[in-house]
Amino acid sequence: MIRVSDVRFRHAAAGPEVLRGVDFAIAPGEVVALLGPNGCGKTTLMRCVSGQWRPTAGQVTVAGHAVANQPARRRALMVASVAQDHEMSFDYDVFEVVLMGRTAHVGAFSAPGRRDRQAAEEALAQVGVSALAARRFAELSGGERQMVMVARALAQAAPVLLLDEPTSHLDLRNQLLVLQTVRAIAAQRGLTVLMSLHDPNLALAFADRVLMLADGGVHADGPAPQVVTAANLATVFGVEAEVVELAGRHAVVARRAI
Ligand SMILES: Nc1ncnc2c1ncn2[C@@H]1O[C@H](COP(=O)(O)OP(=O)(O)OP(=O)(O)O)[C@@H](O)[C@H]1O
Repeated sequence: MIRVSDVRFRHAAAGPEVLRGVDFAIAPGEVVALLGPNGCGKTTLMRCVSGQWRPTAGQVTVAGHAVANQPARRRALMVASVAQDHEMSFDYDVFEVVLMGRTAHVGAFSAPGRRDRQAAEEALAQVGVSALAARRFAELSGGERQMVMVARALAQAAPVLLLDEPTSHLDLRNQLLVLQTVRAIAAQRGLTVLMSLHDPNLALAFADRVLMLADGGVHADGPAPQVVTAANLATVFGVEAEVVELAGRHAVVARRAI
């Protein structure tokens, strides 16, 4: 489980405080969406949760251990992240990229074994991109890369999965495919999932809970339909919208920017 305790963050000592006392916990098996306007600090928060950035104050723990204090290998066994952009400095094929997700499981002087290759194959199959395995990663489309990076994070088999805008390059079917796969695997393996999203409808459809960030803090935190409301969309996003209920599901109909 993730525990974020009164986290504060500034990018530069003299700069503005981007996160100003963010506090929440996520239980195993829970899928939480992080919603908030551009520049509100979603990526910054994800990087603090992954341990990549150390909060200016407060702390993040995973299963009781502070992530920022862990060596990279141990952190990779605790948290798997999919970042927003997927540049690779070398020319790897897709299978190699997914196999890299297993690095923390492989001994310092060993090569990936049969179990690692099997985990990589399974992850590619789960995300539905086995057919890409032999392609050069650099030649893939943005959406294909995103699917491969989700497979790599699943192959990593960490108890916490962080996804920063996992649907941003994806077509409609692949948006649904990635999020339904993440949900199913979270339930199956009891993963703790935090994902930033831009589309409140995807949050309503796939998240158990929504954290809405505004002004460096948590503006609202609760079950998706209680957080994705017309009032919060107006206050936090400056959008006039209606939230309708159709066949037991909620959907946002955005009318205009206020
Ligand atoms: N490396 C950096 N150095 C200085 N400021 C930064 C850096 N990265 C982000 N910021 C600033 O921190 C604030 C939060 O940025 P962040 O990327 O966390 O927002 P976000 O909510 O993920 O935005 P978006 O939805 O546009 O991706 C912004 O004002 C941004 O300009």
